[in-house]
Amino acid sequence: MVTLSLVADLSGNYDIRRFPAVSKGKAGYAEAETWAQAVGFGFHESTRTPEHRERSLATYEVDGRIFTGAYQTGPVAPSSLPAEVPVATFGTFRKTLNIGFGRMLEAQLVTAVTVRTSHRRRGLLRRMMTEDLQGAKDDGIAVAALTASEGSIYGRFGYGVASLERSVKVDTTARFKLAHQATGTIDVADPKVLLDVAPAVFNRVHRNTPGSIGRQDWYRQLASGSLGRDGKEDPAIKVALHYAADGGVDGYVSYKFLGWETEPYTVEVVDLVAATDHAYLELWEYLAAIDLVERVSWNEAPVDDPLAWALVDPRCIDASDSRDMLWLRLLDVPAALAARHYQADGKLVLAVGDNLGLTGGTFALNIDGGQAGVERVPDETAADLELDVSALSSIYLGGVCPVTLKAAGKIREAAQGAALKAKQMFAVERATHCLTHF
Ligand SMILES: CC(=O)SCCNC(=O)CCNC(=O)[C@H](O)C(C)(C)COP(=O)(O)OP(=O)(O)OC[C@H]1O[C@@H](n2cnc3c(N)ncnc32)[C@H](O)[C@@H]1OP(=O)(O)O
Repeated sequence: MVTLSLVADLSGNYDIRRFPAVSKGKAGYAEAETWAQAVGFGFHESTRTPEHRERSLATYEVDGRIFTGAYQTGPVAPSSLPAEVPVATFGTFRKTLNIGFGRMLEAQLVTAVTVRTSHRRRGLLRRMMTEDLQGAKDDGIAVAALTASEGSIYGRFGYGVASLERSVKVDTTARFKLAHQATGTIDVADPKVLLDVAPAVFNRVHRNTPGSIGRQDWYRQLASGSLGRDGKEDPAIKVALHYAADGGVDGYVSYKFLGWETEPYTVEVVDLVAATDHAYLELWEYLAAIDLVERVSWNEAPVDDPLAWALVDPRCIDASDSRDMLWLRLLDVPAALAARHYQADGKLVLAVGDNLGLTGGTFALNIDGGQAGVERVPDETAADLELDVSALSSIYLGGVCPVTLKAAGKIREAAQGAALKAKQMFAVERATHCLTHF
């Protein structure tokens, strides 16, 4: 790590600029392209080719992304990158978040956060984040979300882990047997059909799955092999579709064989999206049936996975790596609480801390017939639970247990049993899982 004395000290002043992502041929393309290059640098990517930049920016435009960049206003170090290259980047776009029982809330999605090494630890991330969260709140957005490169950065801004995922390696030799009676059928398709089919199937999953975030345009391109992570077509992609009994497609898997050098011979799942429980298990049966392959790996598998329970031998799944996935940040506690449906009636008074001053306070949550009434009450009111907004954000989607957060010291239980009551109230109809990385 470099110390501050070794980095250019010409850059104490920055101009923060925001502009929309645009595709080639539109005004502002050069600025957007330079911004995207800076993001690549921040994540240690090789310099993207002009074609890769063009294709990425076309998908970002579809998403309606807003790019924020920090630009040096003072003198730039001689022969260093010019002032039009941002020293810091911060991207946002808006998609719906499934908050349980099919209810949707628009979310501010934060992505592409980078600060050039020579300008780090001068408060640029803090400045961009606090300004952006305030702006989103002013627009009436009640939650922000991100997926994090490191676990230690975002808690200080009020984000809490709200969903988990894990990497699995599944033994698909003769040992793989499911206690499941197939109801649909599967067939192989030209990967390009996913350009149309994938969004329709995903939207069904999105409506059914607490914690799901609407997908950016790139996903259908990735799943169909049209635009791989390296910016090129991916000819290795294969696709199978699942058909329900009525003949409609209700699931798909996009995958690739990792080559004869990888032993045991392995297929890697690129995207597995199933709108029904049957489709999910039957797509796994298909993957396990691929000849000459002994292992299927998937890096975005749910932690609470029906596959493990459907397998005659659950030890076919080797899953050592469970990790945080979606980080959530409530921006407007009363609006977010009122938007949810609740499984158990009751009353909880929550004293919520927020060191960014966006939405702290004491709130009385009254659930009657599953519907919430939320009222801000004086701070002196006796609270049942005292917690930071990051902890409330963690339990909001029902994917993290308040009793566990109490045990960890993240929630203080002033009224005995209140954490268990919160667990029952915030419960959702099925396991929280987010299939969208952004
Ligand atoms: C949503 C996403 O895009 S995730 C991707 C995040 N980006 C990366 O990991 C790329 C590589 N890293 C970077 O570009 C930078 O180091 C960043 C963006 C993580 C931090 O940017 P900086 O401008 O240096 O952060 P800034 O100076 O504003 O620091 C803000 C606070 O975060 C802390 N912080 C910054 N980076 C880290 C880190 N990697 N780990 C722990 N704490 C950190 C600082 O100590 C500071 O704490 P404080 O204000 O509570 O005292």
